[in-house]
Amino acid sequence: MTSEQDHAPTAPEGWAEPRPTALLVLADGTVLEGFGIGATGHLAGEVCFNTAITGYEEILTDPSYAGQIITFTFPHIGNVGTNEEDIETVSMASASGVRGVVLRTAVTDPSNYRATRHFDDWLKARGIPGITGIDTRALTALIREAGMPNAVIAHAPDGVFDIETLKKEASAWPGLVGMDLVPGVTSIQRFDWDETTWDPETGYGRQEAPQHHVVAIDYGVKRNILRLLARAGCKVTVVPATTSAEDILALQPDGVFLSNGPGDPAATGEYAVPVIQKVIEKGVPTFGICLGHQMIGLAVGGRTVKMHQGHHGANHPVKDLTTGKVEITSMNHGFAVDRDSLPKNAVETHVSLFDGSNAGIALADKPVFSVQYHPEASPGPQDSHYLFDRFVEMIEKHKAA
Ligand SMILES: NC(=O)CC[C@H](N)C(=O)O
Repeated sequence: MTSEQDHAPTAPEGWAEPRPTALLVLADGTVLEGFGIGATGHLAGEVCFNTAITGYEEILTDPSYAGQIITFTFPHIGNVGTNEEDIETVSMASASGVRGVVLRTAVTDPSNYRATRHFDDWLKARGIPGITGIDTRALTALIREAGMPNAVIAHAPDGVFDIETLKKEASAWPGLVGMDLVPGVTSIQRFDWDETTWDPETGYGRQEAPQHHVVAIDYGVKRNILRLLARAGCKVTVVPATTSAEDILALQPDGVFLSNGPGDPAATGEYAVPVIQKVIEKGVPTFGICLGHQMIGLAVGGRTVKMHQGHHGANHPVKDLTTGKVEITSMNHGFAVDRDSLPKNAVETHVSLFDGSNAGIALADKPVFSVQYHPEASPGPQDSHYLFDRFVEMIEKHKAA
């Protein structure tokens, strides 16, 4: 581990005061100055804010964030370092989806028994540039007012920037609408998820031989989803996003799972929807999370829309309309299913209590359901783990019939 000194914002030689070594340049020309951490160079993306106060390592390795620069509203990020376990990416292809990280305070040396690496080194290794010293409250207020801006994040240790070029790049970046980012994060080949180690404390791992075979279509799947499917008693085969319906059905799945993932669902839907329609048509029990939820919405003929500020955090209340219960959920999405576009057989099952947007649907005539939020959490509360059991119950019912 390197010393605090190596990671502190320092003035380049010959300068009396610390000068900016990183910039966040918004598409409207606004330039925010700060101190660089992580990888050097610059990347363009959409800036969103995440309100979670824990779990930065899981957030930054969630492939759904491809194409996005994350500003954390919680000021102290990185102070417990990083480890090899809290990583949500499954395939190497998705190792660095996120485009940048924006923070309030400087990153301190890690203070945690699990830490194996300084956050700054970890960001460098993953190719993620970062900026500290930003007034993230002001930036969040701006996003709340104006929506999620496109931007370029730039880190140059010598403090030399070509600001006009960065401004041009920020305004020229086309934005997430219409972008299919799944090819950059999906696994390149089929594999079986093997979760054999049972941890009685967390309940993760597989205790008994799996009872059901689930094929998970990987649009950028998070590791904890696969772990929870395994815990619920499923053998999981993960398949690339472009796998055909014929190849999926040839695996004789008891259930099909549609994963989370980055980018505009409508763009990914162009090739994913026909596959999903065939799976639904066959009557295979199907469960979707986040992008997977949006895919089901599109597959039944609904529409997805871009949100103003999106939902990114770990304290979002959702009401399960089937039970009347409220659960506190983890969320990460910038698009949403337009409930008014859904056909009659798609019944709304969950709704966000923050803004009333759709948070879940189930089909009345097929064993299919999905949620917009993240029942696997990672990070976040575990209120919604029951949905994995609901999926398995659906599979069992279907098998029995
Ligand atoms: N976490 C996800 O699956 C995100 C889905 C989609 N990319 C969105 O932003 O809405």
